[in-house]
Formats: sequence, structure tokens, C-alpha cells
Amino acid sequence: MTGPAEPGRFSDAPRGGRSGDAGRGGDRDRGRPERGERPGRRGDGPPREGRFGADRRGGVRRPARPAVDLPRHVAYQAIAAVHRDDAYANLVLPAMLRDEGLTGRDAAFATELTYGTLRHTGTLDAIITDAAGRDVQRIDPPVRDALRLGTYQLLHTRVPAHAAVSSTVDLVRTVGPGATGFANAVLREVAGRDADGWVAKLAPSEETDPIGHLALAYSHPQWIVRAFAEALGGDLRETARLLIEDNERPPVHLCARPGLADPVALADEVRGAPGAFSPYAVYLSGGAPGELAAVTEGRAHVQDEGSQLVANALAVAPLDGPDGRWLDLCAGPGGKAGLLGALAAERGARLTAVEVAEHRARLVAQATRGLPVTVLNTDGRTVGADPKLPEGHFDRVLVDAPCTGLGSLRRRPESRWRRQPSDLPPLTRLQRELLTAALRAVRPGGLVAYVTCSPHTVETHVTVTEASRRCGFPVDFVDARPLLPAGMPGLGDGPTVQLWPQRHGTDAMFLAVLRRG
Ligand SMILES: C[S@@+](CC[C@H](N)C(=O)[O-])C[C@H]1O[C@@H](n2cnc3c(N)ncnc32)[C@H](O)[C@@H]1O
Repeated sequence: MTGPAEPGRFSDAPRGGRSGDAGRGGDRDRGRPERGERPGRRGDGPPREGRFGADRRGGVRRPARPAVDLPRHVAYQAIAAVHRDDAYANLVLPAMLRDEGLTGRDAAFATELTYGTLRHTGTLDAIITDAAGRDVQRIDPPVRDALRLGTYQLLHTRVPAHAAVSSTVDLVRTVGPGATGFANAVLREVAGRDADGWVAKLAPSEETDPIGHLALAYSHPQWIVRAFAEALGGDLRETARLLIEDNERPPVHLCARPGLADPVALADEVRGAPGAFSPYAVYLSGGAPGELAAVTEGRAHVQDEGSQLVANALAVAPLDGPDGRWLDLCAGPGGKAGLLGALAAERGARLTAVEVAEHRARLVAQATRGLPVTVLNTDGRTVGADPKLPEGHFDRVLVDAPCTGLGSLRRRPESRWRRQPSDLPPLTRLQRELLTAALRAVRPGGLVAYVTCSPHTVETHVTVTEASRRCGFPVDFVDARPLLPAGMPGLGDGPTVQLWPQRHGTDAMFLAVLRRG
């Protein structure tokens, strides 16, 4: 799966880390408007007109209540929307930044606070519970979100402690009046240790409970840490490196569409750098990718390099016989269909792109405009029943299956806390059904690439093994490693491939290539 780029001008944004090492937020409080000079919010918040307001008793002017500065206010609103309305930060935050007119460093600061607070929520909650002497779940939700934001600033940015505390107390004054004393006391307690000090106090012992330790130290649910550790063969050091990557701002990659853009020229055009692995990748170092001319003109699209690699692997896998009918069985929103469609155009092939959700099918149509792609808004499991999806018809088939998305947690900051182990059974059933449909759709001798943006072995190895065993056709595994660029490190023993953020700088994409006998 390819997620939208993290909003804001990420070149300016301070990076959050486990310790205060990476934050550069401290500078932000120097040279910024005094609190109260800028209005905090529209409508129901402190007045926009300035630092002094009219005394309610009439006439006499006195200092107004300090307002919350706009970046923190926006971050708070985004975090509250995620928790209150089940919103997605990568959708609500850009809209809020736009509505409030936040750009440049202010937008980057609001983005860092929002994403950082959401990623670290589990550990922030454990710290707040300890500091407050009461379960964080018993704190009024608006005050709880304000405390999370304040605690994140204290432990993961270089915002000076006094600024983190006072701005959070100001925020609590507007969202939970009556709790300012409580918030002040909790934050002062939090400020008594740094992030490492809190981990030392609260995390289970590394020796007796290594999973519990990593979960608290790097703010992931334990079941996810366990799944990562299993997929990494029990290597807990590498698991820790992966968890650290999940807490970083993700890179933004472009895919220079083959035949439409040259990656080296595109890298010059966007002041990026050609990718390390994908022949089409360009790494961006800043800017708003959606606004680049190459993207608006359809010469390139935003796509994680790992997604490019797995789609390209299907296209380059050796195949005997006809090679003109390609199928993408789970196409929305169209990232891989965009790349496969451009490759199909070069090779005289045609791609059928299937997507069950209507709005996502429309996105696929947009993403593949001008390419030899037919979009079908239907269920991929109807292969054989839908005349447009005949059995044994296609030469190359991609199944980029719906999955937990555990391989792209860095792009979806709240996702790790929303996902549950109970999501796995219905997802893996659907994955098996879609892969079985793909094996029905491909002709004998044709190829199926099964891809997930999750390294969870239940969604990867178990699904592929079960589906290929039970599909009713002879199926061979093709070694996927030679289908990736020569010299790419860390691809394991094959025949499947697992990419990793901490090894390859990509999302954790899984790839299995199957040939129908
Ligand atoms: C992982 S995403 C695919 C990402 C896409 N390949 C890309 O690169 O942009 C999985 C997609 O499968 C779609 N989907 C889920 N169930 C489906 C089904 N039964 N048939 C077809 N598409 C389905 C989802 O709506 C979602 O858009």
C-alpha cells in the first residue's frame, strides 16, 4: 500500500525521536509571536483581535487570557478528531492546515506535533498514568489529548519545558476549564525525567519481558512487536531498529513513469535524488509532492519505492508464451496500476484494474488516465462469474491484497493503536479468496504476484501457502529475489521477499511470485 505523503513542508519539520535528540522545536519558540498575539481558533476560542480584551465589568482593559498558538491548536484539534471521530490524521490535518492558513515552519511544527503525539500515544499514556496517579482513561478526553500533546513536547522535542507546560495549560484552559491545576501538576511531574528516564522507570525488564520492553520503549502494541519479531526470525535488535523507523517521518518517493519520465532528469527537476533500488524511484527532500508539475502532468506519481519494486518484479519475471493481458485484482487507489499501466504501454500489453470500492475505482481511473488500462468496479473474487474476468485468461496478475498495513505504520500514525489482532481472521480469509481468484484468472504457465504491505507471517507466508495448496491447480513458487535489482541486500533465502524500512528504506512490502502449472 502506498500512503499519502505526510503533510506539511517536511524539509522544515523537526524529527521526533525517542529521546530529545531529534527535535528542533526549541527554536520555534524564539522569535515567535507571543501567546495571545495570534488568535488560537476560529469561532469558539480566544479572541483573534490581540493581547488585551475588554473587561467584562466594563471599559477597563486588562491582559486577555493567553491564547494557544495556532500550530499547537491545530495539532490538538487533529489529535482530538482522531480520537473522538475516528478520523485519519493524514486526511484531517492537511484540511486544518489549509483552513487556518498555516504554511512553512508553522505547518511543519503542527505536523510534527500531531504525528509524533499519535505515534507515541501508548507510551505517553503510560507516562501520564504514572504522573497523574490515575489511569489515563479516567481523564476527561479533551484534557487527556492536551496532556498527550504536552508530554510529547516535553519528552520528544526541544521545546523548552516551560513553554511546553505553559502552552499546554493554556490549551487545557480552553478545552477543559477547571483542570488547569491538574494539568500543570501532571506536566511538572512528567518534566522531572527525560524520555529514557521514563522508559527506565516504566518499561518491563529487557531480560524477562523483551517484547513488553520494546513495546513501551518504542511505543507499539505488544502484539505488533511480537509479529515483527517473528517475521524477523526473532532478531530483537533488528526489531528495535524497525520500531525506531516506524516513529520517524517517512521518506517521500516519486515513481518516474516509464516512457513518460526519466528518473535522473526528474530528480534534477524536483531537486531530489535517484532512488537506490527501483529504476523509477526519485527521493524527495522537501516540498509538497502533489503540487509538482511532473505529478500534476502525470509523468510521475507519489509511491513508496518498495511498492515500485514489487510491481516491477511482476512485470520483469520471465514468462513463456503470450504476454499481452495483465490484471491488477486489488487496484485502488491506483499506485501500482499506474506503474504497471505505463510498463504495459511500453510493451504493447493491456492492464485490467479491478477495485471493489466505487470511489477507489474512480481514483484508479484518474491514476491511469492515458494508459492502456481498463478499470472494473467489481469484486475480484468474481473471476469466472464476471464475463470481463474470465478464468485462465491473464498472463500476469497482481494481488496487492487488503491487509493490516503493519508495514507502513510510519505513514499512518494512529494506525498501530487502531489495528487489533481480531482484524486478522477476516483479512486473511479475504486474502486467501483473492489469491485463489487470481490463480483462477491466470492462464497455465502465467504468473501471479501476491503482495501485502504487512510483514505479519499470517498475512504473508500462511496465506500464500494455504491458497496455493488449496486452489486446485499445480502452483510453483518463483524465486522473487532475482526479480529485484541486482545487489539489493537483505533479501533472505527466498523464494519470497520481505522488504523492510530498517534495511531498505521502503515500507515493509511482502512479495511472493507464483507460476500456475
Ligand atoms: C492494498 S490496497 C491496493 C493498493 C493498490 N494496489 C495501489 O498500489 O495503490 C487493497 C485494495 O483492495 C480493495 N479490495 C478489497 N477487497 C476487494 C475485492 N474483494 N475485490 C477487489 N478489490 C478489493 C480495497 O478496496 C483496496 O483498495
